[in-house]
Amino acid sequence: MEKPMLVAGNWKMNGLKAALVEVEAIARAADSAPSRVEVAIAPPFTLLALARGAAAGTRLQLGGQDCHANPSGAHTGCIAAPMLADLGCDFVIVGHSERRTDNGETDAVVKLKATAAIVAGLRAIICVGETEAERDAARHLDVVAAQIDGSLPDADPASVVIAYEPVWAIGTGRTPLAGDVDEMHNAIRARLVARYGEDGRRILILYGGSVKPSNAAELFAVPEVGGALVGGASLKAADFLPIIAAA
Ligand SMILES: O=C[C@H](O)COP(=O)(O)O
Repeated sequence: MEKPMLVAGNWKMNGLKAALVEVEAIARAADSAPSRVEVAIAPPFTLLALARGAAAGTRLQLGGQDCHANPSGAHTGCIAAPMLADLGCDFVIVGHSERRTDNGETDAVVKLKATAAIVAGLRAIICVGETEAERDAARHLDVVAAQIDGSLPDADPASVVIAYEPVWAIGTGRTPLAGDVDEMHNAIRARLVARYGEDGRRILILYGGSVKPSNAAELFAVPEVGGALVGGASLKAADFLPIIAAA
């Protein structure tokens, strides 16, 4: 595969200081990857500064798993996009289905967060994806189209990345067929081009949901798949490195 790719790990609420050895190993792999392959991880906020140090001088990109829509203020427990930028982060994930479910985040909120991220100089990885019931009802394309339309910022599309994560595939070991991923990524591409014109063709569309060393190559071979957002298999370099290599 000779296309630009982004392989990003989302550590979710996992990782203590002992996990910094994994960051160091992933950073070495990032440096060994071809220049068209970007490698990134989003550790928990508690590890970000330490991870920044562990990855200093390498090509490993670091990011947050969420940010607030405001740049500062009285929001106990929240992290603002300028704080992530100040720490040397490159990106932030917004609109993950776990936040949409656990924290009631709507497309409108996700759009505000993505805008805040880009204004702060970060890339925004915007997550979308249908539930199993929505796919069973053949509503998946409409659901994701509505999420895309509602979540995309009006800001510079060069800083936008989309992650298509079917909710039913997250942490379950189940993945869509390559043909289903192809259908969805083509539909997302059409939506991006409708919104941003030719700039929409350059936006990376990641696949996420039970990506593993054993299925990464098949998923990456889908033409409009521009990388992966990896959860469980990004926690250990032994699992994550073969996924990077498959890109
Ligand atoms: O953000 C990552 C996704 O939710 C995928 O998680 P998973 O690879 O553990 O299924």
